[in-house]
Amino acid sequence: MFPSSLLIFFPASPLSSEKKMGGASSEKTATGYAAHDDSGVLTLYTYKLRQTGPEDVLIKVLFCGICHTDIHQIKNHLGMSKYPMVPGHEVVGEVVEVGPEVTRFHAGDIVGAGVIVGCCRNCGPCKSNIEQYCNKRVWSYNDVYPDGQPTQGGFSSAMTVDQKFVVKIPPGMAAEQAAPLLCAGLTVYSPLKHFGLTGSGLRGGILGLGGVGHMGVKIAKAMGHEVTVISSSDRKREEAVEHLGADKYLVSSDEAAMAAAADGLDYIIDTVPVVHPLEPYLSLLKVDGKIIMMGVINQPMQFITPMIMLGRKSISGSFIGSMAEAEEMLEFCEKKGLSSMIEIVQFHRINDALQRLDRNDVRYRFVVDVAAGSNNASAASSNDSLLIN
Ligand SMILES: NC(=O)C1=CN([C@@H]2O[C@H](COP(=O)(O)OP(=O)(O)OC[C@H]3O[C@@H](n4cnc5c(N)ncnc54)[C@H](OP(=O)(O)O)[C@@H]3O)[C@@H](O)[C@H]2O)C=CC1
Ligand SMILES: O=C/C=C/c1ccc(O)c(O)c1
Ligand SMILES: [Zn+2]
Ligand SMILES: [Zn+2]
Repeated sequence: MFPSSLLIFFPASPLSSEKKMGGASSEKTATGYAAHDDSGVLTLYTYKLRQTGPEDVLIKVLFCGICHTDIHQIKNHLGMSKYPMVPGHEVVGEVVEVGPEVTRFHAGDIVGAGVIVGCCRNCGPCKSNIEQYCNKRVWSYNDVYPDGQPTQGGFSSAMTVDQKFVVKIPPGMAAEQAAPLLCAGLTVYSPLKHFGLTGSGLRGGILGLGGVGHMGVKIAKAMGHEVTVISSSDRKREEAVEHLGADKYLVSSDEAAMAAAADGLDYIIDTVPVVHPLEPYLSLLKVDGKIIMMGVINQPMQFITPMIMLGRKSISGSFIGSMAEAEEMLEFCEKKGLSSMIEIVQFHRINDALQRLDRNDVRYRFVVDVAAGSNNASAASSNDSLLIN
Protein backbone atom coordinates (compact mmCIF):
# COMPACT_ATOMS: atom_id res chain seq x y z
CA MET A 1 0.00 0.00 0.00
CA PHE A 2 1.28 3.44 -0.83
CA PRO A 3 2.07 5.24 2.43
CA SER A 4 -0.61 7.91 2.68
CA SER A 5 1.74 10.38 4.35
CA LEU A 6 3.71 10.58 1.11
CA LEU A 7 0.63 11.62 -0.82
CA ILE A 8 0.39 14.97 0.87
CA PHE A 9 2.76 17.72 -0.09
CA PHE A 10 4.74 18.95 2.87
CA PRO A 11 7.10 21.79 3.70
CA ALA A 12 10.71 20.91 3.03
CA SER A 13 13.42 21.32 5.60
CA PRO A 14 13.27 24.64 7.45
CA LEU A 15 16.82 25.13 6.15
CA SER A 16 15.62 25.36 2.52
CA SER A 17 17.24 28.32 0.74
CA GLU A 18 13.94 30.11 0.36
CA LYS A 19 13.32 30.15 4.08
CA LYS A 20 16.81 31.34 4.78
CA MET A 21 16.21 34.23 2.36
CA GLY A 22 12.91 35.05 4.02
CA GLY A 23 10.56 33.89 1.19
CA ALA A 24 6.87 34.59 1.76
CA SER A 25 5.73 30.97 1.76
CA SER A 26 7.71 27.85 2.51
CA GLU A 27 9.09 25.59 -0.19
CA LYS A 28 6.85 22.60 -0.88
CA THR A 29 7.54 19.21 -2.33
CA ALA A 30 5.30 16.65 -3.97
CA THR A 31 5.69 12.92 -4.30
CA GLY A 32 4.59 11.14 -7.43
CA TYR A 33 5.32 8.24 -9.69
CA ALA A 34 7.98 9.07 -12.27
CA ALA A 35 9.50 7.43 -15.30
CA HIS A 36 13.28 7.55 -15.06
CA ASP A 37 13.93 5.97 -18.46
CA ASP A 38 11.95 4.55 -21.38
CA SER A 39 11.40 1.11 -19.78
CA GLY A 40 7.75 1.90 -19.02
CA VAL A 41 8.15 1.50 -15.27
CA LEU A 42 7.34 4.32 -12.85
CA THR A 43 8.85 4.62 -9.38
CA LEU A 44 8.30 7.01 -6.50
CA TYR A 45 9.91 10.40 -6.91
CA THR A 46 9.88 13.46 -4.66
CA TYR A 47 10.49 16.86 -6.21
CA LYS A 48 10.15 20.56 -5.50
CA LEU A 49 6.77 22.04 -6.34
CA ARG A 50 6.60 25.30 -8.26
CA GLN A 51 6.21 28.20 -5.83
CA THR A 52 2.57 29.34 -5.77
CA GLY A 53 2.74 32.50 -7.91
CA PRO A 54 0.18 35.34 -7.95
CA GLU A 55 -2.02 33.57 -10.51
CA ASP A 56 -1.33 30.02 -9.40
CA VAL A 57 -3.61 27.43 -7.86
CA LEU A 58 -2.08 24.76 -5.67
CA ILE A 59 -4.04 21.54 -6.15
CA LYS A 60 -4.02 18.46 -3.96
CA VAL A 61 -4.54 15.71 -6.55
CA LEU A 62 -7.44 13.37 -5.87
CA PHE A 63 -7.70 11.39 -9.10
CA CYS A 64 -5.82 11.24 -12.36
CA GLY A 65 -6.82 9.34 -15.51
CA ILE A 66 -4.28 7.36 -17.53
CA CYS A 67 -4.26 8.37 -21.20
CA HIS A 68 -2.41 6.47 -23.93
CA THR A 69 -0.33 9.61 -24.42
CA ASP A 70 1.19 8.89 -21.00
CA ILE A 71 2.52 5.63 -22.46
CA HIS A 72 3.84 7.42 -25.56
CA GLN A 73 5.67 9.89 -23.32
CA ILE A 74 6.92 7.38 -20.73
CA LYS A 75 8.27 5.09 -23.46
CA ASN A 76 9.69 7.95 -25.52
CA HIS A 77 7.66 7.09 -28.63
CA LEU A 78 8.18 10.62 -29.91
CA GLY A 79 11.89 10.75 -29.11
CA MET A 80 11.43 13.84 -26.94
CA SER A 81 11.05 12.43 -23.44
CA LYS A 82 13.01 13.92 -20.58
CA TYR A 83 13.40 12.11 -17.28
CA PRO A 84 12.54 12.03 -14.45
CA MET A 85 9.01 12.54 -15.74
CA VAL A 86 5.85 12.42 -13.63
CA PRO A 87 3.08 11.84 -16.22
CA GLY A 88 -0.67 12.32 -15.85
CA HIS A 89 -2.83 14.99 -17.46
CA GLU A 90 -6.40 14.12 -16.51
CA VAL A 91 -6.16 15.66 -13.08
CA VAL A 92 -8.95 16.31 -10.59
CA GLY A 93 -8.08 17.72 -7.22
CA GLU A 94 -8.93 20.05 -4.41
CA VAL A 95 -7.65 23.61 -4.25
CA VAL A 96 -5.55 24.10 -1.14
CA GLU A 97 -3.93 27.46 -1.79
CA VAL A 98 -4.36 30.27 -4.31
CA GLY A 99 -2.11 33.17 -5.29
CA PRO A 100 -3.25 36.73 -4.47
CA GLU A 101 -4.46 37.45 -8.02
CA VAL A 102 -6.54 34.32 -8.36
CA THR A 103 -10.18 35.30 -8.63
CA ARG A 104 -11.96 32.22 -9.98
CA PHE A 105 -10.92 29.62 -7.41
CA HIS A 106 -10.92 29.22 -3.66
CA ALA A 107 -9.54 26.69 -1.22
CA GLY A 108 -11.84 23.67 -1.14
CA ASP A 109 -12.98 23.92 -4.77
CA ILE A 110 -12.83 20.70 -6.78
CA VAL A 111 -11.02 21.53 -9.99
CA GLY A 112 -9.44 19.96 -13.01
CA ALA A 113 -6.28 20.42 -15.05
CA GLY A 114 -5.26 18.86 -18.33
CA VAL A 115 -2.60 18.64 -21.01
CA ILE A 116 -1.53 22.29 -21.17
CA VAL A 117 -0.47 24.54 -18.30
CA GLY A 118 1.00 27.54 -20.12
CA CYS A 119 0.93 29.57 -23.35
CA CYS A 120 2.35 32.87 -24.62
CA ARG A 121 -0.99 34.80 -24.50
CA ASN A 122 0.08 37.00 -27.45
CA CYS A 123 0.09 34.89 -30.61
CA GLY A 124 -2.81 34.36 -33.01
CA PRO A 125 -4.04 31.13 -31.41
CA CYS A 126 -3.76 32.60 -27.89
CA LYS A 127 -5.68 35.72 -28.91
CA SER A 128 -8.32 33.54 -30.58
CA ASN A 129 -8.76 31.46 -27.42
CA ILE A 130 -7.39 28.31 -28.99
CA GLU A 131 -4.30 28.40 -26.83
CA GLN A 132 -3.71 24.67 -27.27
CA TYR A 133 -2.31 25.64 -30.68
CA CYS A 134 0.15 28.19 -29.26
CA ASN A 135 3.68 27.32 -30.39
CA LYS A 136 4.91 28.26 -26.93
CA ARG A 137 2.47 26.01 -25.12
CA VAL A 138 3.74 24.51 -21.89
CA TRP A 139 2.83 20.84 -21.44
CA SER A 140 1.76 19.66 -18.01
CA TYR A 141 4.74 17.31 -17.93
CA ASN A 142 7.81 16.52 -20.00
CA ASP A 143 8.30 20.24 -20.49
CA VAL A 144 9.78 23.25 -18.73
CA TYR A 145 8.28 26.56 -17.60
CA PRO A 146 9.80 29.71 -19.13
CA ASP A 147 12.11 29.88 -16.07
CA GLY A 148 13.53 26.44 -16.91
CA GLN A 149 11.86 24.53 -14.08
CA PRO A 150 10.50 21.15 -15.23
CA THR A 151 6.75 20.61 -15.31
CA GLN A 152 5.42 17.47 -13.63
CA GLY A 153 1.96 15.95 -14.04
CA GLY A 154 -0.87 14.49 -12.05
CA PHE A 155 0.41 11.11 -10.89
CA SER A 156 1.51 13.09 -7.89
CA SER A 157 0.30 14.35 -4.57
CA ALA A 158 0.06 17.94 -5.80
CA MET A 159 0.36 20.27 -8.77
CA THR A 160 0.70 24.03 -9.05
CA VAL A 161 -1.21 25.33 -12.08
CA ASP A 162 -1.84 28.80 -13.52
CA GLN A 163 -5.52 29.66 -13.04
CA LYS A 164 -6.01 30.03 -16.81
CA PHE A 165 -5.48 26.28 -17.14
CA VAL A 166 -7.74 25.24 -14.28
CA VAL A 167 -11.45 24.43 -14.63
CA LYS A 168 -14.13 23.97 -11.99
CA ILE A 169 -15.64 20.52 -11.86
CA PRO A 170 -19.45 20.84 -11.84
CA PRO A 171 -20.73 20.14 -8.31
CA GLY A 172 -22.88 17.17 -9.28
CA MET A 173 -20.07 15.34 -11.07
CA ALA A 174 -18.04 12.67 -9.26
CA ALA A 175 -14.38 13.68 -9.17
CA GLU A 176 -13.12 10.32 -10.42
CA GLN A 177 -15.51 10.28 -13.36
CA ALA A 178 -14.66 13.85 -14.29
CA ALA A 179 -10.96 13.02 -14.69
CA PRO A 180 -11.17 11.39 -18.17
CA LEU A 181 -13.23 14.29 -19.45
CA LEU A 182 -10.23 16.60 -19.09
CA CYS A 183 -8.37 14.97 -21.95
CA ALA A 184 -10.45 12.22 -23.55
CA GLY A 185 -13.76 14.11 -23.34
CA LEU A 186 -12.31 17.39 -24.54
CA THR A 187 -10.40 15.71 -27.35
CA VAL A 188 -13.60 14.53 -29.01
CA TYR A 189 -15.80 17.49 -28.07
CA SER A 190 -13.48 20.09 -29.58
CA PRO A 191 -13.27 18.79 -33.18
CA LEU A 192 -16.97 17.95 -33.29
CA LYS A 193 -17.69 21.59 -32.41
CA HIS A 194 -14.97 23.04 -34.61
CA PHE A 195 -15.88 21.07 -37.73
CA GLY A 196 -19.61 21.76 -37.32
CA LEU A 197 -20.39 18.14 -36.50
CA THR A 198 -22.82 18.70 -33.67
CA GLY A 199 -26.18 18.49 -35.42
CA SER A 200 -28.44 15.62 -34.56
CA GLY A 201 -28.86 12.91 -37.17
CA LEU A 202 -25.22 12.86 -38.27
CA ARG A 203 -23.61 9.48 -38.75
CA GLY A 204 -20.32 9.22 -36.87
CA GLY A 205 -17.67 6.54 -36.62
CA ILE A 206 -15.41 5.97 -33.64
CA LEU A 207 -12.30 4.05 -34.67
CA GLY A 208 -10.64 2.41 -31.63
CA LEU A 209 -12.77 1.94 -28.53
CA GLY A 210 -10.41 3.01 -25.76
CA GLY A 211 -10.35 6.01 -23.42
CA VAL A 212 -10.85 8.67 -26.09
CA GLY A 213 -13.08 6.43 -28.20
CA HIS A 214 -15.56 5.63 -25.45
CA MET A 215 -16.00 9.33 -24.71
CA GLY A 216 -16.48 9.78 -28.45
CA VAL A 217 -19.39 7.34 -28.39
CA LYS A 218 -20.97 9.01 -25.36
CA ILE A 219 -20.57 12.59 -26.57
CA ALA A 220 -21.63 11.84 -30.15
CA LYS A 221 -24.70 9.94 -28.91
CA ALA A 222 -25.57 12.86 -26.64
CA MET A 223 -25.42 15.13 -29.70
CA GLY A 224 -27.98 12.88 -31.36
CA HIS A 225 -25.65 11.10 -33.81
CA GLU A 226 -25.98 7.57 -35.08
CA VAL A 227 -22.70 6.08 -33.87
CA THR A 228 -20.75 3.21 -35.37
CA VAL A 229 -17.84 1.78 -33.42
CA ILE A 230 -15.07 0.41 -35.63
CA SER A 231 -12.92 -1.91 -33.57
CA SER A 232 -10.02 -4.28 -34.14
CA SER A 233 -11.93 -7.16 -32.52
CA ASP A 234 -15.38 -8.38 -31.58
CA ARG A 235 -14.52 -8.34 -27.85
CA LYS A 236 -16.15 -4.99 -27.02
CA ARG A 237 -19.32 -5.40 -29.14
CA GLU A 238 -21.81 -6.12 -26.37
CA GLU A 239 -20.58 -3.38 -24.06
CA ALA A 240 -20.32 -0.85 -26.87
CA VAL A 241 -23.93 -1.37 -27.80
CA GLU A 242 -25.48 -2.07 -24.41
CA HIS A 243 -23.47 0.13 -22.05
CA LEU A 244 -22.17 2.93 -24.22
CA GLY A 245 -25.17 3.16 -26.55
CA ALA A 246 -23.41 2.62 -29.88
CA ASP A 247 -25.84 1.95 -32.73
CA LYS A 248 -23.57 -0.24 -34.84
CA TYR A 249 -20.35 -2.15 -34.34
CA LEU A 250 -17.93 -3.02 -37.13
CA VAL A 251 -14.87 -5.22 -36.81
CA SER A 252 -12.27 -3.70 -39.11
CA SER A 253 -11.00 -7.08 -40.34
CA ASP A 254 -14.51 -8.16 -41.43
CA GLU A 255 -14.22 -7.23 -45.08
CA ALA A 256 -17.83 -8.03 -45.95
CA ALA A 257 -19.22 -5.88 -43.13
CA MET A 258 -16.83 -3.05 -43.96
CA ALA A 259 -17.86 -3.17 -47.64
CA ALA A 260 -21.54 -3.14 -46.68
CA ALA A 261 -20.94 -0.05 -44.56
CA ALA A 262 -19.15 1.90 -47.33
CA ASP A 263 -20.08 5.56 -47.99
CA GLY A 264 -22.19 5.80 -44.84
CA LEU A 265 -20.42 8.06 -42.34
CA ASP A 266 -20.19 11.83 -42.06
CA TYR A 267 -17.07 11.60 -39.91
CA ILE A 268 -14.71 9.20 -38.22
CA ILE A 269 -12.76 9.99 -35.06
CA ASP A 270 -9.63 7.87 -35.41
CA THR A 271 -8.08 7.12 -32.01
CA VAL A 272 -5.78 4.25 -32.97
CA PRO A 273 -2.40 4.89 -31.32
CA VAL A 274 -0.27 2.96 -33.82
CA VAL A 275 0.37 3.18 -37.55
CA HIS A 276 -2.53 1.77 -39.58
CA PRO A 277 -3.90 1.90 -43.12
CA LEU A 278 -6.37 4.71 -43.79
CA GLU A 279 -8.03 3.40 -46.95
CA PRO A 280 -10.49 1.01 -45.23
CA TYR A 281 -11.79 3.91 -43.16
CA LEU A 282 -11.79 6.50 -45.94
CA SER A 283 -14.07 4.07 -47.79
CA LEU A 284 -16.60 4.32 -44.97
CA LEU A 285 -17.00 8.09 -45.42
CA LYS A 286 -19.77 9.74 -47.43
CA VAL A 287 -18.98 12.48 -49.94
CA ASP A 288 -17.48 15.40 -47.93
CA GLY A 289 -16.86 13.09 -44.98
CA LYS A 290 -13.95 13.73 -42.63
CA ILE A 291 -11.57 11.50 -40.78
CA ILE A 292 -10.16 13.29 -37.75
CA MET A 293 -6.84 11.86 -36.61
CA MET A 294 -6.30 11.75 -32.85
CA GLY A 295 -3.66 9.09 -32.37
CA VAL A 296 -0.09 10.23 -31.72
CA ILE A 297 1.76 8.19 -34.33
CA ASN A 298 5.43 8.72 -35.03
CA GLN A 299 5.55 6.95 -38.36
CA PRO A 300 4.31 8.12 -41.77
CA MET A 301 0.75 7.16 -42.64
CA GLN A 302 -0.22 6.38 -46.23
CA PHE A 303 -3.21 6.69 -48.53
CA ILE A 304 -3.68 7.07 -52.26
CA THR A 305 -5.13 10.40 -53.36
CA PRO A 306 -8.19 9.08 -55.25
CA MET A 307 -9.41 7.82 -51.89
CA ILE A 308 -10.02 11.41 -50.86
CA MET A 309 -10.51 13.07 -54.27
CA LEU A 310 -13.35 10.82 -55.39
CA GLY A 311 -15.63 11.97 -52.60
CA ARG A 312 -14.05 15.32 -51.59
CA LYS A 313 -13.09 13.71 -48.31
CA SER A 314 -10.80 15.29 -45.72
CA ILE A 315 -8.11 13.95 -43.45
CA SER A 316 -7.55 16.32 -40.56
CA GLY A 317 -6.21 16.36 -37.04
CA SER A 318 -7.13 17.96 -33.77
CA PHE A 319 -5.35 18.47 -30.49
CA ILE A 320 -7.28 18.36 -27.20
CA GLY A 321 -9.36 21.54 -26.94
CA SER A 322 -9.20 25.05 -25.52
CA MET A 323 -9.89 25.99 -21.92
CA ALA A 324 -13.13 27.63 -23.08
CA GLU A 325 -14.14 24.37 -24.74
CA ALA A 326 -13.15 22.45 -21.61
CA GLU A 327 -15.65 24.49 -19.58
CA GLU A 328 -18.28 24.13 -22.27
CA MET A 329 -17.69 20.36 -22.52
CA LEU A 330 -18.03 19.92 -18.75
CA GLU A 331 -21.29 21.88 -18.84
CA PHE A 332 -22.48 19.76 -21.77
CA CYS A 333 -21.64 16.54 -19.91
CA GLU A 334 -23.34 17.77 -16.76
CA LYS A 335 -26.46 18.82 -18.67
CA LYS A 336 -26.65 15.52 -20.55
CA GLY A 337 -25.80 13.46 -17.47
CA LEU A 338 -22.68 12.07 -19.16
CA SER A 339 -19.71 10.65 -17.38
CA SER A 340 -16.88 8.32 -18.22
CA MET A 341 -16.69 4.55 -17.78
CA ILE A 342 -13.68 3.92 -15.60
CA GLU A 343 -11.72 1.41 -13.61
CA ILE A 344 -10.22 2.89 -10.49
CA VAL A 345 -6.74 1.72 -9.56
CA GLN A 346 -4.79 2.28 -6.41
CA PHE A 347 -1.81 4.54 -6.73
CA HIS A 348 0.72 1.82 -6.03
CA ARG A 349 -0.77 -0.32 -8.85
CA ILE A 350 -0.07 2.31 -11.48
CA ASN A 351 2.50 0.18 -13.31
CA ASP A 352 0.02 -2.70 -13.67
CA ALA A 353 -2.54 -0.30 -15.07
CA LEU A 354 -0.04 1.11 -17.58
CA GLN A 355 0.83 -2.39 -18.76
CA ARG A 356 -2.83 -3.32 -19.11
CA LEU A 357 -3.55 -0.14 -21.07
CA ASP A 358 -0.63 -0.92 -23.36
CA ARG A 359 -2.11 -4.33 -24.14
CA ASN A 360 -5.60 -2.92 -24.74
CA ASP A 361 -7.02 -4.39 -21.53
CA VAL A 362 -9.14 -1.63 -20.02
CA ARG A 363 -12.84 -0.69 -20.12
CA TYR A 364 -12.34 2.17 -20.86
CA ARG A 365 -10.16 4.46 -18.79
CA PHE A 366 -8.03 3.76 -15.74
CA VAL A 367 -8.31 6.45 -13.11
CA VAL A 368 -5.70 6.42 -10.40
CA ASP A 369 -6.95 7.08 -6.87
CA VAL A 370 -4.08 9.35 -5.99
CA ALA A 371 -5.42 10.58 -2.71
CA ALA A 372 -6.01 7.26 -1.00
CA GLY A 373 -8.16 8.24 1.94
CA SER A 374 -10.61 10.17 -0.22
CA ASN A 375 -14.16 8.95 -0.85
CA ASN A 376 -13.20 5.61 -2.44
CA ALA A 377 -10.38 4.74 -0.12
CA SER A 378 -12.08 2.09 1.97
CA ALA A 379 -13.35 0.20 -1.07
CA ALA A 380 -10.07 0.63 -2.91
CA SER A 381 -8.09 -0.80 -0.04
CA SER A 382 -9.93 -4.10 -0.23
CA ASN A 383 -9.88 -4.43 -4.03
CA ASP A 384 -7.15 -3.80 -6.52
CA SER A 385 -9.53 -2.00 -8.81
CA LEU A 386 -13.12 -0.85 -8.90
CA LEU A 387 -15.26 -0.70 -12.00
CA ILE A 388 -17.38 2.42 -12.18
CA ASN A 389 -19.92 3.23 -14.85
N1 LIG B 1 -5.06 14.44 -30.40
C1 LIG B 1 -5.18 14.61 -29.10
O1 LIG B 1 -5.41 15.71 -28.60
C2 LIG B 1 -5.10 13.44 -28.23
C3 LIG B 1 -4.51 12.33 -28.68
N2 LIG B 1 -4.49 11.21 -27.91
C4 LIG B 1 -3.93 10.03 -28.54
O2 LIG B 1 -5.01 9.25 -29.03
C5 LIG B 1 -4.63 7.87 -29.02
C6 LIG B 1 -5.67 7.08 -28.25
O3 LIG B 1 -5.62 7.42 -26.88
P1 LIG B 1 -6.47 6.59 -25.80
O4 LIG B 1 -7.88 6.55 -26.22
O5 LIG B 1 -6.06 7.10 -24.50
O6 LIG B 1 -5.84 5.13 -26.03
P2 LIG B 1 -6.45 3.71 -25.64
O7 LIG B 1 -5.30 2.79 -25.59
O8 LIG B 1 -7.34 3.84 -24.47
O9 LIG B 1 -7.38 3.37 -26.90
C7 LIG B 1 -6.86 3.12 -28.17
C8 LIG B 1 -7.75 2.12 -28.88
O10 LIG B 1 -7.23 1.93 -30.20
C9 LIG B 1 -7.42 0.55 -30.59
N3 LIG B 1 -6.13 -0.06 -30.98
C10 LIG B 1 -5.85 -0.57 -32.19
N4 LIG B 1 -4.62 -1.04 -32.28
C11 LIG B 1 -4.06 -0.86 -31.12
C12 LIG B 1 -2.79 -1.16 -30.61
N5 LIG B 1 -1.84 -1.78 -31.34
N6 LIG B 1 -2.53 -0.81 -29.33
C13 LIG B 1 -3.48 -0.23 -28.58
N7 LIG B 1 -4.71 0.07 -29.04
C14 LIG B 1 -5.02 -0.24 -30.30
C15 LIG B 1 -8.05 -0.17 -29.40
O11 LIG B 1 -9.44 -0.16 -29.65
P3 LIG B 1 -10.18 -1.47 -30.23
O12 LIG B 1 -9.97 -2.54 -29.19
O13 LIG B 1 -11.57 -1.01 -30.35
O14 LIG B 1 -9.54 -1.79 -31.54
C16 LIG B 1 -7.76 0.75 -28.23
O15 LIG B 1 -8.72 0.64 -27.23
C17 LIG B 1 -3.23 7.84 -28.43
O16 LIG B 1 -2.29 7.83 -29.48
C18 LIG B 1 -3.14 9.13 -27.65
O17 LIG B 1 -1.82 9.57 -27.52
C19 LIG B 1 -5.08 11.15 -26.70
C20 LIG B 1 -5.68 12.25 -26.20
C21 LIG B 1 -5.66 13.51 -26.89
O1 LIG C 1 -3.21 13.20 -24.58
C1 LIG C 1 -3.03 14.31 -24.98
C2 LIG C 1 -1.90 14.72 -25.80
C3 LIG C 1 -1.94 14.53 -27.07
C4 LIG C 1 -0.78 14.80 -27.90
C5 LIG C 1 -1.01 15.14 -29.20
C6 LIG C 1 0.08 15.40 -30.07
C7 LIG C 1 1.37 15.29 -29.60
O2 LIG C 1 2.46 15.51 -30.42
C8 LIG C 1 1.59 14.94 -28.28
O3 LIG C 1 2.85 14.85 -27.84
C9 LIG C 1 0.51 14.70 -27.42
ZN1 LIG D 1 -4.49 12.56 -23.01
ZN1 LIG E 1 0.51 31.85 -27.86
